[in-house]
Amino acid sequence: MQGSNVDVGHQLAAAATRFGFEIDAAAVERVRLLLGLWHRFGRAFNLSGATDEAGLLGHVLEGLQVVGLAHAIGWHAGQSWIDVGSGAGFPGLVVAACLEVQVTLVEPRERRASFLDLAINQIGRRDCRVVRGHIEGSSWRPIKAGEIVAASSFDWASARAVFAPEVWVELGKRWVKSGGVVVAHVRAETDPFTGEVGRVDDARWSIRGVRGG
Ligand SMILES: C[S@@+](CC[C@H](N)C(=O)[O-])C[C@H]1O[C@@H](n2cnc3c(N)ncnc32)[C@H](O)[C@@H]1O
Repeated sequence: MQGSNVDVGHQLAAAATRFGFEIDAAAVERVRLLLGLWHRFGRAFNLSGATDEAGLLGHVLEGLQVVGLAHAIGWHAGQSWIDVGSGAGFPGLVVAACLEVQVTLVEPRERRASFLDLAINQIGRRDCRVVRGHIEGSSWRPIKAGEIVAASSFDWASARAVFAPEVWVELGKRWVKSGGVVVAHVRAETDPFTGEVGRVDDARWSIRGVRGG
């Protein structure tokens, strides 16, 4: 992983260009750090099937599509973003690496949540946070008492591979403020959602932005 860092930098830059934005050097450095962490700790933290370089890079590039969508629709520093069911950090950690938005990563499984804490610290994004619990409809069910996640309070909401996309789009609307954007990962041939305001396509995945009430 370390030996291919230069090449990874080029791949990230090329993908970002394809998805309509320019990735800055700090973001590239953060993603490189994350790749090292996923590679090193993937198995120990039971993160996901992909711990090989190509598999991880595929997840990262899908995360960059999400970042591209945020650029296309319009984001600004300090906005709030919830990533539900972050798992190993897709797309939440990639968003935290690339955008100066305050990301809340929601993950009920302790080992995965511990990894997310470690990763957020390592990339120097202490303004982001990891919460342990479940999102159910517009309810938040914490595992540790005292952690609060409020519905209708986020500018952006993402969830990859947690709910069926059409379920997530409706559920996500409950978590964004009026005018906030729900991000959905679907196949390219999927019809537009009602309220869709942007999309970023790649060969496999189409990332859609749907405006909440
Ligand atoms: C298939 S994994 C996907 C992880 C990551 N988003 C990705 O794409 O690699 C689903 C994750 O969502 C979490 N999860 C499942 N149901 C959830 C819920 N109701 N609220 C929050 N997280 C949930 C699981 O613990 C798991 O880590």
